[in-house]
Amino acid sequence: MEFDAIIIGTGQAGPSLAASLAKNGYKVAIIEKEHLGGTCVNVGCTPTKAYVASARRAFIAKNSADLGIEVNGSVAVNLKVIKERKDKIIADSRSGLDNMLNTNENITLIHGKARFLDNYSVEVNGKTYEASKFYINVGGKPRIPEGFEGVNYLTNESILELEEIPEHLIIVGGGYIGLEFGQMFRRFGSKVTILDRGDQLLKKEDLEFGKAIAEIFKGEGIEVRLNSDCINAKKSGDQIEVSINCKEGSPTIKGSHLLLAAGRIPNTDDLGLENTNVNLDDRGYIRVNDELQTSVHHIWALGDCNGEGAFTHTAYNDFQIVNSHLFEDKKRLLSDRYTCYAAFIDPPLARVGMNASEIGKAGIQARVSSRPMAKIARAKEMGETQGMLKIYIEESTEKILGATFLGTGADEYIHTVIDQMYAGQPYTIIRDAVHIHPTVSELIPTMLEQPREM
Ligand SMILES: Cc1cc2nc3c(=O)[nH]c(=O)nc-3n(C[C@H](O)[C@H](O)[C@H](O)COP(=O)(O)OP(=O)(O)OC[C@H]3O[C@@H](n4cnc5c(N)ncnc54)[C@H](O)[C@@H]3O)c2cc1C
Ligand SMILES: NC(=O)c1ccc[n+]([C@@H]2O[C@H](COP(=O)([O-])OP(=O)(O)OC[C@H]3O[C@@H](n4cnc5c(N)ncnc54)[C@H](O)[C@@H]3O)[C@@H](O)[C@H]2O)c1
Repeated sequence: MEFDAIIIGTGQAGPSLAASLAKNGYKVAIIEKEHLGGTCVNVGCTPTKAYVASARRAFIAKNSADLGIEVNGSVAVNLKVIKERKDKIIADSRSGLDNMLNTNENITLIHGKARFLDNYSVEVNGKTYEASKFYINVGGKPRIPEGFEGVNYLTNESILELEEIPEHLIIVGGGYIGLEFGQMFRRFGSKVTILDRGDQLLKKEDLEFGKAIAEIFKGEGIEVRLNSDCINAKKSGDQIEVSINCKEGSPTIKGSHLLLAAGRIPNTDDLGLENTNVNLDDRGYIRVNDELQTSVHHIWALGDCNGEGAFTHTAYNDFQIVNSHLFEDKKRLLSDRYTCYAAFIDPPLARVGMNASEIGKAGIQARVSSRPMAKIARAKEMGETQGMLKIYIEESTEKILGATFLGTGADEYIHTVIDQMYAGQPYTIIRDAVHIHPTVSELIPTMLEQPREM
């Protein structure tokens, strides 16, 4: 065989795996059809969190009079500069990866789109490459609902190329992407309308969190329309008109720009997998076992394309799982991973493990500890009292089942709970820990003093 291993995609798992395989003497090819670094680096986490930071600065500049800070004169948002800063951060990341992949004598970087010809070969730019092992790390792309093809819609990719702030941004989808872009562009100065067909924002969270976020967004002047199924869109002069199936509100809405944030689908539809024995599920995700091996013993699938996580940290952990079975103690397994993530709205929502509705559905006897941010000294001092913290504890084991935190800094102190869950210890360990004053996390031991019935 020409290569010991071929990796398809340079997202969050591929490059680290290439480096590890190469270090262990494998001859590796890594194939990328677009930009090195994949979604997170180019059109996902990195650019959006850079924009979120600019949006927060704008918001603080405009909204600090209650803390005694007055801005005399207007606060201007320069999207061109914001974009240039983002482009620079991305370029630095890409060039680091380029350097890493191009200077390793055991790694061959191939630019082009890979397609499987059979279980042992792929074709790129008309050339065939063979290997004894394959690692698929192809990620995903935005789902474009039918009915929107005829208009000049934006996705998470094209919206990051804008240099002028949209006058009125309509967003289809109230998930992570819709909310992060919605709040950010509102803070940049756009009028923003978020439409979702469901009855709450962030449908995977408990209703009370969806409701709290809707209130926070409305407070910033964002229009949130729920139970609003967006059917199609058409051009109307220089505007875009979206038709909505809804019981309340107008059945049409016009705006200057339309962002489709209606979910993501895996990049498995044009990978030639029909020429292999790799099994997909009915949504196109590659089926994998606990070690991320597909139905073909020498092909593995990592990251968003296996449907087992949709985050950078889960894609990277997929690399760690595969690497553990290749070169380490073989102890890492997919089933050992707790779901955890944050929506980087302001205040952020952070989540680990189960929430109340999942615990209810599973019939687990549990108790809950909770605290509104308004009762936390540090939040009051900061003038950022929106949100609440909730931790769920299994009655029989006293172990933490999960937590949802909505509040300033929640994306950081959720790790107190995450680490405790991985330690496999009862909640009483955090309850009896001494945390630093004044922090939000100092209230986590206090709130755990008296868990109550759910
Ligand atoms: C707007 C947005 C914001 C996000 N924010 C966060 C966040 O804050 N935190 C977080 O954890 N996650 C976030 N995510 C999710 C995160 O970006 C993804 O989960 C992560 O990038 C998945 O990594 P991956 O390795 O599976 O694939 P990707 O990063 O998508 O990489 C796959 C690569 O494979 C390449 N490829 C695909 N098909 C082929 C082919 N046939 N041949 C060759 N190359 C191919 C692609 O070009 C791409 O470069 C965000 C996503 C979006 C869209
Ligand atoms: N902070 C983060 O970690 C982060 C940030 C952004 C994206 N992501 C990743 O990207 C993925 C996709 O995010 P997303 O927000 O696009 O998807 P999502 O599935 O989270 O939300 C899509 C929303 O669109 C709604 N919707 C779909 N079609 C509709 C229609 N025709 N009319 C009205 N509403 C409609 C759905 O009801 C749903 O609430 C996430 O799963 C996540 O993994 C992560």
